[in-house]
Amino acid sequence: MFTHKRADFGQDFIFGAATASYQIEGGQTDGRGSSIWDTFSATPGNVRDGDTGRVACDHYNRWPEDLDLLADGGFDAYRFSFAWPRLIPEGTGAANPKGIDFYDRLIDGMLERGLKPFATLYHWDLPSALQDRGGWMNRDIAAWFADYAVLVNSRFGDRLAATATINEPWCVAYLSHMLGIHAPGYRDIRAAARVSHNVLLTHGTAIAALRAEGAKNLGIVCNFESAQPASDSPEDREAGRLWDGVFNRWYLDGLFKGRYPDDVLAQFGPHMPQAYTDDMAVVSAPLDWFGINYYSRSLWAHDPRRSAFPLRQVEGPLEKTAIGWEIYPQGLEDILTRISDDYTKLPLYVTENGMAEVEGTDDPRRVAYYDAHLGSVLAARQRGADVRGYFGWSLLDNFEWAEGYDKRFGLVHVDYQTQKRTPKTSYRAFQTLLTGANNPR
Ligand SMILES: OC[C@H]1NNC[C@@H](O)[C@@H]1O
Repeated sequence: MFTHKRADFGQDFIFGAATASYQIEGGQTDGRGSSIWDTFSATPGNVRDGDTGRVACDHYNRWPEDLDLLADGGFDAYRFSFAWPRLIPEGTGAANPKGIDFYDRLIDGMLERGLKPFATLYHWDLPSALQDRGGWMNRDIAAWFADYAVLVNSRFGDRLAATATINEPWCVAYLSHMLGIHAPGYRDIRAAARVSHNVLLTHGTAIAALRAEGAKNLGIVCNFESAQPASDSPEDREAGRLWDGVFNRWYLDGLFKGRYPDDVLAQFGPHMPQAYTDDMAVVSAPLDWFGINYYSRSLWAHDPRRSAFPLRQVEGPLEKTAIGWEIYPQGLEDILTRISDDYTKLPLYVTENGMAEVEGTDDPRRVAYYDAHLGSVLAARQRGADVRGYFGWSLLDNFEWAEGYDKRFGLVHVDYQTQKRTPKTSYRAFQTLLTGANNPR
């Protein structure tokens, strides 16, 4: 079990578990529109084993059981995401009554179980109809998303404990438009530059629209890596710093300083949208809280073969999880204190942290992984970071994007043939931490 006690975090600290719509819902029915992940995963070669989110964890039908798992585990909150195409099938225009009904019942189910609903408006399942109109490369997405955000707020806002606009803008932009690993699968520096700005413009535009509606407890969730040089050479040190700019500082500087870092702008060069600087006041709209997703560190070396972003990742020597990410808890303490010291004194939430295993392992290291990272949260709080909560990723084994169902992050095992849920050792560790008992269901 964990070495920490619930009291170590203070009585107001929130513990939760997190999921995302496309990764768990399935339920491609009842008026749900197509998303870019439906088309991306249907395209051979994009997802391991040809897996798709067509069924996933069947959460669309099994959500009461999943909420019971959260309540029985003693969690205070549930971080979930709305599926834009389930609520507005074409992305703009008419809402889907059955989609609204689903989230009405889901949110009421949380409240009935004493679970605080921590909502994310966008966790990557863009309506395909909007991709047809240019998707994130079209600056109009800011208005499309703001209208969607206002709809969500009008129907559910009074019951939400917190609302994040977007999950992991780096993944929406760079991973999906520069590296092509996620939907829509572009490998285009010009697309990446424009989406790297449009995703934050969209966030800020939605914040303004939600503020006009009187919405409260608004934030955004960004993912961070401890970006380090692969060697002490000046070139590698510069490579580590540049990746820190690409992954971390682009979003921190944009959101909290109203400007993008010069070293990354220099790499994007002429590909940035015209007059983007006019948008920076919107991009850096004041927030009520900030979400940090953290998993690992990465090592970088100079790569002179590349004309832009001249760097390449180097495999590190530390113990790794099943998805190949080094176990580096210090990085969580470092990023939390860096954000608190250099960027914002807003309330911070660790909105995702966890480790992957493969089928059949119930990886004994997972309890130690969580224990060490919870220790980093305590250390960051000791150093002055106002960390208010921690969400384990994920409640359930689920569709891990390009890795399909092969990589399992769940506190609860899912047998995808039977949809049977089985709490893992790490679930029991949280249950003991949060309830003081180990209550086998
Ligand atoms: O890779 C693990 C997780 N990382 N953050 C976003 C989630 O959707 C992923 O499953």
